[in-house]
Amino acid sequence: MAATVIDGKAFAAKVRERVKAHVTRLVEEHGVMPGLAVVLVGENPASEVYVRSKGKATREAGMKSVEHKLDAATSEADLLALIGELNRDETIHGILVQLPVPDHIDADKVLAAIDPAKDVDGFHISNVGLLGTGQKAMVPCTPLGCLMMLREELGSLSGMEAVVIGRSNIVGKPMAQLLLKDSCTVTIAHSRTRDLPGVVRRADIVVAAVGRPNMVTSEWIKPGATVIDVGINRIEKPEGGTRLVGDVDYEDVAKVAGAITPVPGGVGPMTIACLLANTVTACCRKLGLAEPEGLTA
Ligand SMILES: NC(=O)C1=CN([C@@H]2O[C@H](COP(=O)(O)OP(=O)(O)OC[C@H]3O[C@@H](n4cnc5c(N)ncnc54)[C@H](OP(=O)(O)O)[C@@H]3O)[C@@H](O)[C@H]2O)C=CC1
Ligand SMILES: Nc1nc(=O)c2c([nH]1)NC[C@@H]1CN(c3ccc(C(=O)N[C@@H](CCC(=O)O)C(=O)O)cc3)C=[N+]21
Repeated sequence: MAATVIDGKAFAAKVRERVKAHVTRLVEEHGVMPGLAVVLVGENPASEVYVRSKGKATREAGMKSVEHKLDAATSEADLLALIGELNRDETIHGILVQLPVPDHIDADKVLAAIDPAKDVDGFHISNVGLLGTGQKAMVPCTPLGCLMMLREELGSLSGMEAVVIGRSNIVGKPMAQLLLKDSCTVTIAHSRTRDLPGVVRRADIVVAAVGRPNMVTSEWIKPGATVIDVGINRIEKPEGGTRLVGDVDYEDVAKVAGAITPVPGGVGPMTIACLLANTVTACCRKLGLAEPEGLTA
């Protein structure tokens, strides 16, 4: 039996419709338009593509979008000053500093400077701590998007064996926290994991967030497992040019998995939809309104 394809692009469109409906309500009933500021330091062609698509999606949802493109040589002090301004700006509800930042800037210091209430990436240590202790937090967009797709596909995740490959602060660790919160039995694997294929074979849910093209193959997958591919890798095509592939060998794994997300068209579009969702959530929390339905974990 071939795997069900989890259509992240279509699901993201639904989430964005929900976002738009909440935005309309905020504007009409409260006179407030949610605003998102994205800060990009230096020239990185891939990042510029993401920043552009984030801005477009933000405007399409009826929200205010502000983009700050800073020179690669911008000092840490100038970046911190800009973040201070955005923290104080009443029209801005969400702030995202595109990572990575150039080497002369301390990313931890920058993330710590963002008002936790406006931290729509969920990277501020206070949001990390709130999530880790099961309290109301801003949840990182990529893991949140993965969780939404898993719940949609599987219903309750309670009792399931989940293996997350990758332990980064932006994907692997928060993903594991969310799965734990949904009562999965969670394993986090990484570059030092012994017998990675054997560990992954236990999983009902596999989330691959490594950055290695086509690493996960069908022999690693328990038949029927749900596979979420976070990886975004650009590789050379034999005939020239490049294409995007995930961390999962899609054609191969689709033969044994129960369900699988494609790359592109899987986790990526959900990440952007969740960024918009988090901006609306931040706006609702600031106004003291109820949590926006269908947008939070
Ligand atoms: N779709 C989306 O919206 C997003 C996609 N991404 C993509 O997801 C991928 C992961 O991103 P990110 O978490 O930032 O990456 P990092 O490089 O920060 O982390 C990668 C993780 O993979 C682990 N790893 C590396 N090699 C192996 C290996 N051979 N076996 C097992 N584990 C390994 C590393 O282990 P160790 O800690 O031991 O070094 C590390 O924990 C990338 O392709 C990135 O482009 C990222 C963010 C959003
Ligand atoms: N502070 C911060 N927050 C982030 O969330 C963040 C970041 N920095 N730095 C870089 C990574 C990467 N990331 C992606 C978002 C969308 C797609 C996406 O929409 N991808 C499309 C394909 C896009 C294409 O064709 O290039 C897809 O998978 O279908 C991919 C990757 C967010 N990141």
